[in-house]
Amino acid sequence: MSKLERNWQFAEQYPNETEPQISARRLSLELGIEPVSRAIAAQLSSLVVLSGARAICEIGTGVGVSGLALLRHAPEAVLTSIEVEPEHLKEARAVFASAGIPASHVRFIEGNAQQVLPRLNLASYDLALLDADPEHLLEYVEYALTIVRPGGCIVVPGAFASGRVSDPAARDHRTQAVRDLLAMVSESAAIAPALSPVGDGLLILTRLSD
Ligand SMILES: C[S@@+](CC[C@H](N)C(=O)[O-])C[C@H]1O[C@@H](n2cnc3c(N)ncnc32)[C@H](O)[C@@H]1O
Repeated sequence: MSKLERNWQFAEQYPNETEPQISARRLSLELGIEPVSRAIAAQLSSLVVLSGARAICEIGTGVGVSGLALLRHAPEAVLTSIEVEPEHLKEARAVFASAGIPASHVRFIEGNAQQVLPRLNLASYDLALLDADPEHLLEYVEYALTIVRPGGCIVVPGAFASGRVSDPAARDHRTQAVRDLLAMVSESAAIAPALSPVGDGLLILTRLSD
């Protein structure tokens, strides 16, 4: 194992998680739903506190691993979480209830993000997490830029597309979608992008003031 790989593994194993997070992560893996990694979960928890986010939107509830992380240190925040699979949402509701998160702090929306996102209020979220359906990532980022307020941010895990983004031989649709997004945001005067090697790559896009 190289030094870089050891550092990465150390960072992934470093954060402590709460009992509800540990149980949700276990359930997620049992059901074959890939949760955000431990280090990404910790980044999400910190980002919410750092940015003072109160209104948070998430695409891809899964069973709630990322949602628990987003609300971990933000008892005042309200999470709107969009999920297309009713079975995942059913599990997520139970996970949030057993974690003691008041129902008033989570709004679950069952549906395809492509249909749901355009119905959300403009410029009314402080942070949006995009963790679903990577083939439509560019479209989700474009919508997310409209629902996030200036100064707010969009967070995209999986920005290395399982390590393929940096491999010039990889030309599949998902990898290309991430490359297109990275190119688009690096050229945009309206976005401050930051790409971190945590997990499978974490892209943070801050919407700059108009
Ligand atoms: C990678 S998992 C999300 C994991 C979750 N964020 C976590 O960390 O626990 C992706 C989820 O997105 C959902 N999904 C896939 N396509 C979707 C779409 N078009 N709209 C909404 N949800 C979608 C899947 O059913 C799955 O539950």
